[in-house]
Amino acid sequence: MSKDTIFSAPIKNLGDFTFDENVAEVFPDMIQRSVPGYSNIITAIGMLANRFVTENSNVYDLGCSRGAATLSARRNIQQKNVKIIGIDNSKPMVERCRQHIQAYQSEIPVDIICDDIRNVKINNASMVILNFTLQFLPPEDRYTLLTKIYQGLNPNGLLVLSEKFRFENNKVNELLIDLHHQFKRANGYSELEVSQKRTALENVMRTDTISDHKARLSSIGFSQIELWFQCFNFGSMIAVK
Ligand SMILES: Nc1ncnc2c1ncn2[C@@H]1O[C@H](C[S@+](CC[C@H]([NH3+])C(=O)[O-])CC(=O)[O-])[C@@H](O)[C@H]1O
Ligand SMILES: O=C(O)C(=O)Cc1ccccc1
Repeated sequence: MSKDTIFSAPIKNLGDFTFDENVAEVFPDMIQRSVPGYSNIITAIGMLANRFVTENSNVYDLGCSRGAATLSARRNIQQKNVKIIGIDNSKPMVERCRQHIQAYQSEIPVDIICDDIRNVKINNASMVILNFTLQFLPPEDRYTLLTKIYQGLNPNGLLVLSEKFRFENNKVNELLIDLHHQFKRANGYSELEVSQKRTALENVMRTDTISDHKARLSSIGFSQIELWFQCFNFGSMIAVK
């Protein structure tokens, strides 16, 4: 697996973080070393897919990157006539995702689409996965996307929403960010890598609080809304239609 060294040397004009060729190449290593609980969440997505996916329905993985959540869901679905649709607007991610998925045998078809998740129709869904993707949408587009998801879900359909969070209380916010940085240092990132990536993410990742998320999901109409996992400023929620 290629190692993430993207921010290891000093960068003069640090631009905004994008999911380009370099990021796509090192992505599995980057996400594993950067997101506390990532593999646990991927495992749980499989467990939830096993329980919530119904026969003759669709599963959507929005912002699928290299397909980790799609594969976990697919391995665990036992229902007949299910289709998984993965969507990502990064071409380098989509290319690697298609290759990766091809390498595994399964009866369940997977369609990987290169497009913006704001353009794609959602219908007959028993499960929708937003695993660390909503945080990259402009904040003003989040309500519309979640409403579209709600409308495309079947009754009792499940949304899994994993995100980096912001916290209202400044002291708590700083503590959890600091613990996250300590986690990254423990995973081999240098102080420079941590700080350059933080700067690169500043404009592209505008985080919401857990209560922002809960209030928005509730106002859209989701009924059972719960945070099922949290580690520092990262976590994952479930919401049922
Ligand atoms: N508007 C958009 N339309 C489509 N894709 C988008 C958009 N904005 C961002 N993306 C895509 O969302 C993904 C976010 S990564 C998801 C990890 C994955 N879910 C995983 O379970 O491994 C999370 C992270 O890097 O922290 C990237 O592949 C972007 O190209
Ligand atoms: O690395 C970080 O600081 C993060 O917030 C997580 C992350 C992981 C992969 C791409 C972008 C952000």
